[in-house]
Amino acid sequence: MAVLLNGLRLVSSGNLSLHGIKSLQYKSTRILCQLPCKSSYQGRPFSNKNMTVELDNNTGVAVIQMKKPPVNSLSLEFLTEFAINMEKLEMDRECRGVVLTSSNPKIFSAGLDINEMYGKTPEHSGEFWRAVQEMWLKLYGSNMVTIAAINGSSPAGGCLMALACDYRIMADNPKYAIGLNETKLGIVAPFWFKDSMINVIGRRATEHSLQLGLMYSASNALKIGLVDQLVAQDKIMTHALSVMSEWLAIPDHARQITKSMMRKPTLDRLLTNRESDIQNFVNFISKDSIQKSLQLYLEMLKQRKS
Ligand SMILES: CCCCCCCCCC/C=C\CC(=O)SCCNC(=O)CCNC(=O)[C@H](O)C(C)(C)COP(=O)(O)OP(=O)(O)OC[C@H]1O[C@@H](n2cnc3c(N)ncnc32)[C@H](O)[C@@H]1OP(=O)(O)O
Repeated sequence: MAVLLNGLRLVSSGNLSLHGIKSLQYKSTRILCQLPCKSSYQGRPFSNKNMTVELDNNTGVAVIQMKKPPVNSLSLEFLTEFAINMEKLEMDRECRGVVLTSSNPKIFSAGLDINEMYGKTPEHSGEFWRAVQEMWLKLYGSNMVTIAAINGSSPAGGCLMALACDYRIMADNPKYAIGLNETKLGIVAPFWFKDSMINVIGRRATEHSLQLGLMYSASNALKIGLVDQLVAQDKIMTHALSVMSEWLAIPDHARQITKSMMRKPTLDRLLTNRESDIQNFVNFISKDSIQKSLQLYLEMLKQRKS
């Protein structure tokens, strides 16, 4: 529910924090800031080991720029930091939208850090998988508008992050690829990866894509609807911010309730099966045959370089 008070718009975000944390929070946003603001930019950067987060008080838009060398692989540490930052932004009354991007001009994210899945104890694997779940729950279940500015390649877990956003803009470069390529590594995308993709590109295209572990060039990703728009690399952030302002022109409460209506069943499915999903992951990843596949894949990645 939104009410006007002294030039401030108080927007109830209700209980749309969709993953178990029932938050009734009020976000105050100067109405003028739905339009381009003339006042000076007041960025507030915080937390910066694996990413920088900068919130523009004038627009209510935060930019999360992933910056974990060399390829933004999603390690346990990265995922934990990401979830904390999302939580902080979610609770910040001034933040209404997030643009997710990368400081690496060629790679959005290389997906899950394979080293976290290879040669680890079951306890570590379980902790890691819970962090992967948490990243997705925070992003897919966010009340904020989320836009992925995909300024480089984005396989597997990187593609999942983009799929969890509300809108995807990819740099128009034939060298960049995006997709859920898990089967190529001999592993299986879990049901909530699959659901995320179905919700974006539909069932038939997802089945084709997942079985073959397809990676799509930027133009093919646009054709199948895996991304919404292609934009020149140097325009991607400006464009993402301009799309964001269109989304933020919609009253928060109406957009958030609509988002919840669309996403809640998918979120609930993981929330209901969270522990068994972790157990499945640990059992699967501990198999000798899967460890062998991951070992070969890691070696292949290293050899590719030399
Ligand atoms: C019954 C059902 C039960 C359910 C069971 C669940 C099973 C698990 C499901 C797991 C789900 C998701 C999995 C993933 O996300 S796995 C990760 C998939 N990612 C990839 O395949 C990407 C691999 N990387 C690349 O293709 C390329 O590296 C790149 C990203 C395109 C970048 O290319 P580049 O030429 O710029 O850089 P490159 O020289 O290749 O790499 C630089 C160094 O980075 C290392 N590296 C790359 N990717 C990863 C990664 N994902 N994890 C860890 N390390 C990575 C690479 O080895 C190089 O290292 P070094 O410099 O040689 O030491």
